[in-house]
Amino acid sequence: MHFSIPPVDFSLAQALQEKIDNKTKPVGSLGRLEEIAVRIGCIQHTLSPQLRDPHMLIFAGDHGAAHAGISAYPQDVSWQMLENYLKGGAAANVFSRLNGMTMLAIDAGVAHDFGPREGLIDAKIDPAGTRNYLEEPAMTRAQCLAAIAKGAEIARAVADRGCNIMGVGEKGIGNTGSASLITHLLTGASLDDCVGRGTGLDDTALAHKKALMKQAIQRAGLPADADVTEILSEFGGFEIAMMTGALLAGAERGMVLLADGFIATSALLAAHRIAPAIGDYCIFSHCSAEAGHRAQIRFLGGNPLLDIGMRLGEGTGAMVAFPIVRAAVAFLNEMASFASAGVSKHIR
Ligand SMILES: O=C(O)c1ccc[n+]([C@@H]2O[C@H](COP(=O)([O-])O)[C@@H](O)[C@H]2O)c1
Ligand SMILES: Cc1cc2nc[nH]c2cc1C
Repeated sequence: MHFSIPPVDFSLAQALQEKIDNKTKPVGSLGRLEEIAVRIGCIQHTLSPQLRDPHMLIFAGDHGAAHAGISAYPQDVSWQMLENYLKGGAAANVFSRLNGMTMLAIDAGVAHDFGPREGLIDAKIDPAGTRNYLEEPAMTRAQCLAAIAKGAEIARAVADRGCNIMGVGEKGIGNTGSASLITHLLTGASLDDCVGRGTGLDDTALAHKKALMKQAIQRAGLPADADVTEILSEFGGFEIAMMTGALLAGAERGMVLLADGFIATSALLAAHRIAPAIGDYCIFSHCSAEAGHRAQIRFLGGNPLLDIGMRLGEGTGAMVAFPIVRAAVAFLNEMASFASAGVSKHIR
């Protein structure tokens, strides 16, 4: 596993800000749109960046631990929701259609036989989903590496089509548990702060989930310096490992990356541990209502665009924030300057 991700060269930032300050508007008045425009200009190393063929990659996987009562919903919802995607009826379908993003649905290891299906990418690492990390590692190291490689392969294929802005999202009953364990180990935040209500656990069920997560950490007994593949193998979902590979390959290809919710950001944490420069390529779309997302974003030094109580997953936060990103690039390219419009620049 090797990814070569150079830090973004921010040497154009000043020239981009000068271009922005010459637009027909008071200095600074487009707020964070200006910051996004500068970042994207630097990622693409141009004063006139373009967003081409935006993609959302939605990875789905099942979790052996789901049967232990860590989710408000039964595991079957994972495959049933994939069927819903294939019919175009999920929130992710609606928002990706609305905003002109291509959505790919990828089966990373859902415990269901879909057969060959148009519109579904079969990338199953294990047809039964992961093992129960309360009792044994969720996957083997070989499976973890295969999942990372598969996610990277899919993102590279998307880049080859000309896409230069991509988000990853997910679907998998129980996957907030995995994301909590990964977040705890990669950020050092307390387990208590990383475990949340997911799909909507009540107080009693949340207390039970926290006890189980503690048990999982004790069972694995990872050393303090455990590497990221060990952590993902112990606790990961296949969809989390695949998102990790997709994000790494996306940054390697110089894509703008849209970070989504709690589970997708756990994959970003893993990618960041492998290649810290990936953070330069990211735009943090939203802060999920899931406990622990804020700590993840703080650890990564992000500043989410939206904080509107969403906690659905499926890439929906990134999809809802995408028009803001598009607006940033559009104003940079299309707004008149003071000189071209003949508007007085200086305050009297
Ligand atoms: O993206 C988020 O921040 C988010 C927060 C809570 C839940 N989810 C979604 O809900 C599922 C996981 O929740 P749970 O309770 O089953 O662990 C999974 O399919 C995620 O897409 C997603
Ligand atoms: C219905 C449903 C849809 C979802 N989408 C992502 N996670 C989900 C969880 C549930 C329960």
